[in-house]
Amino acid sequence: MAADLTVNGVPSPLSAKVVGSFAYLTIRDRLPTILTKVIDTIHRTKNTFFEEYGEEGIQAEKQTISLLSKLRNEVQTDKPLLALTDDLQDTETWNQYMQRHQGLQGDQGSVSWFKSAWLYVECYMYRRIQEAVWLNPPIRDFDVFNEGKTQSFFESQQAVMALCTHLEEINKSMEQLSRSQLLDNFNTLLLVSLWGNKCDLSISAGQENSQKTSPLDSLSSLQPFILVDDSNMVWSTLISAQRPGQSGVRVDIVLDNAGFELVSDLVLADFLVSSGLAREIHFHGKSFPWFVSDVTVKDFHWTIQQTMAANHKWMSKSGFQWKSYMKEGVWSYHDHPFWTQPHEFCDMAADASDLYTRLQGADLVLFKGDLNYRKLTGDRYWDYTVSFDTALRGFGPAPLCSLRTLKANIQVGLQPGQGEKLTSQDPDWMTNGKYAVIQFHSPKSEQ
Ligand SMILES: O=P(O)(O)OC[C@H]1O[C@](O)(CO)[C@@H](O)[C@@H]1O
Ligand SMILES: [Mn+2]
Repeated sequence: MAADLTVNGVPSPLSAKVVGSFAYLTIRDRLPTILTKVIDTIHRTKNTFFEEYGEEGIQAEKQTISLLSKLRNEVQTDKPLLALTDDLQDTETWNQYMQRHQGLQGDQGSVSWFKSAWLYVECYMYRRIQEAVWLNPPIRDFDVFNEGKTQSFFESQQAVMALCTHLEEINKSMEQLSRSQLLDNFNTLLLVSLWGNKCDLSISAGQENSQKTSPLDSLSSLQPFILVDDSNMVWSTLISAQRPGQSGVRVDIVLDNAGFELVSDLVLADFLVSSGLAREIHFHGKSFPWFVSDVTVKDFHWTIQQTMAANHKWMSKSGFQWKSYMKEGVWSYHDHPFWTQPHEFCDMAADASDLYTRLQGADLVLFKGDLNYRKLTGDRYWDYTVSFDTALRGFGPAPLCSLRTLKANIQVGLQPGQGEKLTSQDPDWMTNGKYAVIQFHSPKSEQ
């Protein structure tokens, strides 16, 4: 992939200024579609707002829709990005970030939708949705994406049941498993969590996109679509981090989407604990509705609750187990404003040092999904063969692994010729969600 500009060896960020690029099509088509759906959702909830808040609820609905329609117009006409006007804890950070980008753009005009970094402006859109809702207190806590997320969970019921049944079978025979059987089970559940990332609602602009069949049946046929597979390094990291006399290590999972993907992450986390490989799991989620389907604290607890309430023996057993892991503190949920900011992760140590320090306490950090991959690599025009380590630009609080299906045109760490071959076979390979990577980095391997 050709970088249009490289400064000190670092290519420029992807941007919608490249007409016809995926970033361009996202800003031109997908973001306005997402905004239209949000407006429609708020409109359809009007009666509920009225029942709960009376006339004030109706006013809030009107005001929010008017702010969002204005936002859609700003996107479509490539207006300059505006400073945020609310009083949330991250408002100042966002406004400073805008100044920073303005500085980087120099005399090339204002920071705007089609001219600036795609990662930045796309994140900014979700923060503006949050602003629009927040500025209207009666409906402040309304999650404009909730409907889609719950629907996607219910549509994947068969797959969830199959997965929980599989988990029960493993847990039943856990004591008798040999090391290699343990490894096989680990690999299977890692793959389910990887492919669970196909089920996001942002790439489809909110169209349903759930897991309908058993996720376990398709794993071997999906194997050729894994472009980089570092799963053996993930396993050896887990094994070598074990300490005598201590049961297991700490694994952090930086979550992505609610629905089937979240269940696949919870099942992996359950296995890590019940096998004794991990003693503690820290989940990291978003503090407000983000990229259509990302997990918020409400989604997290709701999913556990729904799993418990299921009319299926092994599904509900799993739900109860997860609830007790949470209660005992074996599992914990954390959010941090940094996850809903536009920064590339190489900025984390400087811009969110508390979060960086927290991640340093993990023995392994799993980053789920495409957006996390974009942030890990800075969403830049790297050549395909640049190493993952190089693209991380010093980010490495702990050994880490990205589990990602490809939905944005950024990819590093490929073999020479691999990217070109894929382009000739399947021109949309970077964005059609058919391919995946398991990419590992350890800060130790750099010393
Ligand atoms: O849920 P995921 O895997 O992060 O995917 C979301 C992706 O979809 C997109 O919206 C596609 O443009 C990306 O911005 C984002 O990277
Ligand atoms: Mn997502």
